Amino acid sequence: MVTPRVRTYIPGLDEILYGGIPERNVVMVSGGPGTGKSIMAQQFIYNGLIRGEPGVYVALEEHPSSVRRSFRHFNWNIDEYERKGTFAIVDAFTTGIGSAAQREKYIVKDLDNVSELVDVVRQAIKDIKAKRVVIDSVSTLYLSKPAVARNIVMILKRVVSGLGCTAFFVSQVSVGERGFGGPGVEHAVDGIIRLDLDEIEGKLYRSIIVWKMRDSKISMVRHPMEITDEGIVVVWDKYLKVAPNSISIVELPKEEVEEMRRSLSESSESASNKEEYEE
Ligand SMILES: Nc1ncnc2c1ncn2[C@@H]1O[C@H](COP(=O)(O)OP(=O)(O)OP(=O)(O)O)[C@@H](O)[C@H]1O
Repeated sequence: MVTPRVRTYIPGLDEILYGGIPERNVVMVSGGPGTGKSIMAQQFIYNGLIRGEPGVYVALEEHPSSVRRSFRHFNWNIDEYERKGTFAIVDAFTTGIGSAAQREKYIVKDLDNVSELVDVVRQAIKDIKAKRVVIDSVSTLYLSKPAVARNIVMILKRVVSGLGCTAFFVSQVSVGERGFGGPGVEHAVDGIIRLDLDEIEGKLYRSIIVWKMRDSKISMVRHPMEITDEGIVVVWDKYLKVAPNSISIVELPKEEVEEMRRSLSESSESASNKEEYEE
């Protein structure tokens, strides 16, 4: 059976996923500071909006106004979609203090109360009829309580995926950390995309690797990645060879490039199957 896919339309990313993200998958976008996680998540949402797929962005790390500014930085004009009601930001940052209380429609008042967060997110998804969801960052919810991390991720996954959405859960890790956000969490999500910055001889190199993606073939190499004025671009037909003191960018074998290209053109885009299996 062909798995219905949600295309990210992030240049190069659908290729290394052999056609896109399987519908309803919850994908952890993990990486250190400044690796491009939020940009990737915003690009995923915006690329859906302009193609008629409504989206919800849950802001836990930044003020909703900063989130809007970050979208605008790339000329991703979310204002019209907010006005039309196909895009919403869930404010899980201000706790309703200050001007946000008047301006924001979806506010989480008690950030230690996961059920309140889940209720607000569920409401936003239903109102907006969202197909894409971003939680930025999910790790904020359990930084000081790792024992409940898996549980929190499972609860959010059940709601988001159960309501028919495909999601990016942003996970912050420290510089040099090998993992993606903790053992329980890494197994709970359907996919893991890891973004990296490596310093080699005084120069920083961006790269991306897909660690896992349920129901999908994945590229098994680390690809170079760029952040441009138009957002993220994955160099899908090349890979990065990183040794302790050197780095080189190598062409992928022709057959692999061809297979990725073919898989993308043959992949079936997600049908607008909004059957709910949450409640
Ligand atoms: N137009 C641009 N061209 C090139 N690079 C850019 C551009 N705009 C932003 N960047 C780079 O993107 C990086 C920030 O990306 P982003 O905010 O997505 O990181 P992040 O992984 O979410 O980081 P953190 O976890 O620290 O919030 C910055 O280091 C910045 O230099």
